[in-house]
Amino acid sequence: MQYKKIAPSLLAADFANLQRDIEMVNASEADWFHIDIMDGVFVPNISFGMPVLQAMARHTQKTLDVHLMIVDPDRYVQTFADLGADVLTVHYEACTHLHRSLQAIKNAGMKAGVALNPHTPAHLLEDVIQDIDLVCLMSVNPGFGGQAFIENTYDKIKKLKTLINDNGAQTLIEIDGGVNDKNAKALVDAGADVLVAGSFVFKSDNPTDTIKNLKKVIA
Ligand SMILES: O=C(CO)[C@@H](O)[C@H](O)COP(=O)(O)O
Repeated sequence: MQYKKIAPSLLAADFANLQRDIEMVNASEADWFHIDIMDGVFVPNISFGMPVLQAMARHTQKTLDVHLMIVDPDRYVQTFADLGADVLTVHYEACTHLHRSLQAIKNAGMKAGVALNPHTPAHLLEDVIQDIDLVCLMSVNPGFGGQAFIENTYDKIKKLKTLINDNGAQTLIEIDGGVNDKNAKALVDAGADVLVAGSFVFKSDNPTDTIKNLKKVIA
């Protein structure tokens, strides 16, 4: 069985205490760092950009899982490779030539991810699933942390898992949005491999323990 991962989302960190929060994640049982880059166009919010990623990448050895919520992401593939991204995820809805984008990400030495908005069906990835290392299923509408989990995500995970298995692919399934200790186990039971958790981790009284508990719940 594949090892299940927790990826705290930097979006929910305290930006006035960013180093503290990064070091908390470094010392925790978290597996990956999830980094949301928003451009105010693809989503109605602007998060942070290259200088912040450059600074934080120097302070962690965790896998950097970078989620681009931006239009025309091809423009920045090499930039994010140079900044140290390990996984680079682009949105299906933001790509004109998805196969070309995936090739560019891999040629730049990163794992290639594709994110699907809640309204985008998983079957649209059928012809490229072999080329995708990770599919990020948005379980909220992208752009903001702290939103309620969309319940039909379980059904979507199962459909995506079937698509992956039917094509003999090794693609990981990541769930992003509204993840907490109540839905984490059901998500991995449905087939999820990586759970992104923002508010539930960083807004808790003890984020280190919250990560530890999430890991225990999905073990
Ligand atoms: O991509 C996004 C939001 O667009 C996420 O990564 C959020 O950061 C998850 O936050 P929570 O729903 O866990 O607060």
